[in-house]
Amino acid sequence: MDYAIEMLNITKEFPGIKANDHINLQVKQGEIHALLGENGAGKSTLMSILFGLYQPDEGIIKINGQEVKIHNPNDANKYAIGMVHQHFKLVHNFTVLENIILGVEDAQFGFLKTADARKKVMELSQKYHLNVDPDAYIEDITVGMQQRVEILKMLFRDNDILIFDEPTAVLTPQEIDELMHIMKGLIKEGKSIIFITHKLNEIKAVADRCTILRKGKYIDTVNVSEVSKEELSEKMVGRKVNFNVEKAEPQLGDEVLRVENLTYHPKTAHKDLLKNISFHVQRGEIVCIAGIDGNGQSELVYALTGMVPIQKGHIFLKGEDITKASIRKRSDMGMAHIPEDRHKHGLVLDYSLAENMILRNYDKPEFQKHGFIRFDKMKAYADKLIQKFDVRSGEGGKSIARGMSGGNQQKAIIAREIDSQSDLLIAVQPTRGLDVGAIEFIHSQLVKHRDDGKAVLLVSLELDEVMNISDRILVMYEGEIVADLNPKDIDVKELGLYMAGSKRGEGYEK
Ligand SMILES: Nc1ncnc2c1ncn2[C@@H]1O[C@H](COP(=O)(O)OP(=O)(O)OP(=O)(O)O)[C@@H](O)[C@H]1O
Repeated sequence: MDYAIEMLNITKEFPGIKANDHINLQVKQGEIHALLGENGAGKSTLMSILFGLYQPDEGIIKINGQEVKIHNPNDANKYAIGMVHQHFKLVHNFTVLENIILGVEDAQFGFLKTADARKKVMELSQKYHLNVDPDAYIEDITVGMQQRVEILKMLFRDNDILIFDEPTAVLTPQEIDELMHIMKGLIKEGKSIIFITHKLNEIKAVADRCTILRKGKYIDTVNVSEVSKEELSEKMVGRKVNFNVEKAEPQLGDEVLRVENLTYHPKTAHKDLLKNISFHVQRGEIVCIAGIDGNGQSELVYALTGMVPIQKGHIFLKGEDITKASIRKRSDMGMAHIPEDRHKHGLVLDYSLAENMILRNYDKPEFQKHGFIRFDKMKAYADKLIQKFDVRSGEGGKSIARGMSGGNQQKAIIAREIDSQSDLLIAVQPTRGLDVGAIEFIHSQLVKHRDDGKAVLLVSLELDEVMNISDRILVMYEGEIVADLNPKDIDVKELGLYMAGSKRGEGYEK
């Protein structure tokens, strides 16, 4: 039979690593084909080759049985291949419509024909139930909506082969359900989808077949309905993965973080984004902030870590008032932070991995003498963390952060922050974009941090993670904490009710 896409024997080498080593991928027309593999297994590289961003060293690509050469994304577009990238490619101060027609306006519509483009966009939006507002600015719409704009961009260009590179990593559970629905609608119309995800539930929910890669090599292609999640993860990681987090009862110690009546109202907002928030975290516990995205979790973390000034209230770290302290002071006093946006706040992308590993403490005598970095110490420290946290990249500490796979960038930040042995670790979505093996490891590290007598404040949108790993759950709704719960007393359904604002807990700190 003819496949919509065939990538045969694809090989691509980067300095120090064979990212793709004779890989085969065959996608049938009208199927959702999942691409599964550990962080750094070579999935994004393979897709970048299909999309014309990289040229393979070896191997061929066939479309509907015909061999083709794809030199750049314009070529890919010519062959009706579109891609939604892991990190979206949108112009933030342009409208939705402007973003969709960017790059095709001259060829097809020209300046005066925007009305035609608008009509086509609205028709597509309706047909696939995308519900976008063409005149909204990208900076004003949610991440989920931005992704729909990316999907519309592909549909607008009449693409038939749609690549989704980890599309759910940045979405809320509800948005994920909606995306799955949209994807099923797309294949009904005859499109073919390549779907990269680390979430096995999603593969089971929508994919027809799945190709598995490990360390740059092709492992297998399976019919999804014939394999279990456990079998999939074993093929991917090469060993059995334990999905349950094992942890003993918490041994509570002194209070590390105390927040009193915190209120935050940025100049640009019409209302308080944080309203009178009070809570505390003690040594020996993992406290999780749960909530639907956009209910003030990000703002709370910005306030705690010193990234925004607050109007009212106090923050105490180990008893000392740090409300007005600088970020550096907070860090030096024992606050670690795994940020939500790894590119913006977690890494300097053009620095090497080793330089990124010492961002917290390059100014300390351990790594600096008379104002000069002690490169030997930096290298030794980075090597230690790379090994301990299994951070994979072509050239070890010398690799530039920008060239590393998304999951390995995340592991690098986690390594740096956990290894700082800070009294308070604020971890925002720490396992976003990680494979199941890495998630298992990171969860065990967070529990170890707690068992070492540190305090952990975890912010997560993943309900399984919240239920599995936390000792206490604070639910945020519209900028307030509406409940303080013990995960043993509730189930996911009840937690969902608190998160949706239809229930309030008694006895939480006011
Ligand atoms: N431009 C580049 N320069 C150097 N090395 C690169 C480049 N792009 C990818 N690599 C390396 O190739 C390997 C495969 O990376 P790739 O991004 O394809 O993995 P992935 O399977 O998509 O991982 P993840 O799940 O973490 O996104 C990694 O070790 C990465 O460091």
